[in-house]
Amino acid sequence: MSLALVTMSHSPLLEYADPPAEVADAVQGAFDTARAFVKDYDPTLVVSFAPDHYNGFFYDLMPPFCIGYEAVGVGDYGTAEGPLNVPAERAEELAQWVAERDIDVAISRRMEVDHGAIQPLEILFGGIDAVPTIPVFVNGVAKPFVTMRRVRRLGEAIGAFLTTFEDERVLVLGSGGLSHDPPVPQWATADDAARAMLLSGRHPTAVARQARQQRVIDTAKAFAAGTAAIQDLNPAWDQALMATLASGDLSPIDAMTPEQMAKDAGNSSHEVRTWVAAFAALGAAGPYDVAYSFYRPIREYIAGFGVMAARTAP
Ligand SMILES: O=C(O)/C=C/c1cccc(O)c1O
Ligand SMILES: [Fe+2]
Repeated sequence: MSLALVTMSHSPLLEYADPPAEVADAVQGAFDTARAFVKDYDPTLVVSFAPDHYNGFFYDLMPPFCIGYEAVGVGDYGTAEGPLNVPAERAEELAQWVAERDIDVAISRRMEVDHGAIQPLEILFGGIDAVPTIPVFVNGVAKPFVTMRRVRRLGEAIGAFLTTFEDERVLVLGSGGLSHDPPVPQWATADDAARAMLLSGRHPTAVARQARQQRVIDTAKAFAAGTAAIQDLNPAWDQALMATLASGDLSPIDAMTPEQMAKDAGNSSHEVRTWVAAFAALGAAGPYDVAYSFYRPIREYIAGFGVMAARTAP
């Protein structure tokens, strides 16, 4: 049973920033290529590994991983609001399979997902309910972080489950990364108001959401102008990681530590956990070929911006 994969950076700033036309066009070209890859594969099921940015998961209960049996988009940054098309029985079977392989995952019967999960579905499929999708939350912003080996093992376990389907064409998605350090608050440095949001800031008022988003939009403008107090992108780190993922041997990733990742590639570099899980899932079906790889460091989007597409080798 073969699998296919698309991993892509997301950025809410795609809709709110104005990079040079050549850069915006290159990104749109990468999306076009990924869309054509997906159209050609024609998936019947998507398993989407995505982080959250304190829109669905908060410090009142923060799991490292969570499989959604149902899911609803919260509509941040103008992304689609409302239910995803989640095949609940398949999701339940997946959670059982993973639990039996010694990986502890939370489950949610009403997972709330943000731009991290929604943006790739909108870009690749034009909507959030076009193809049955099992959402898998992978914590990429909130300390403490599990080891990268654990993330790889989650991906391998999920991939092994997917290879048992004779009747599906499964696409695994990974959303997030690469190097980037957007102004998502950190518990250790947050003031009381920010801590209240990090603890249980579900369903903010429109005014509160707007203020939070405007801060990120303003930071992106300043970052592009060279005046933002956030960590710079790290193209060498990004491209080295993409080369490892493309190689088919993910073992070097086990040595990556959260501390070094944040130091080298910013506090949101932990979002690459979704890419690692997705590639590990793909690898469970055997050797794979990378069909497409795109990378640009784009300050206007606060993102080392990558897109990869791959498929089990024939
Ligand atoms: O505002 C947020 O919660 C996150 C913003 C952001 C900005 C740039 C790249 C990303 O991956 C983000 O999630
Ligand atoms: Fe993100």
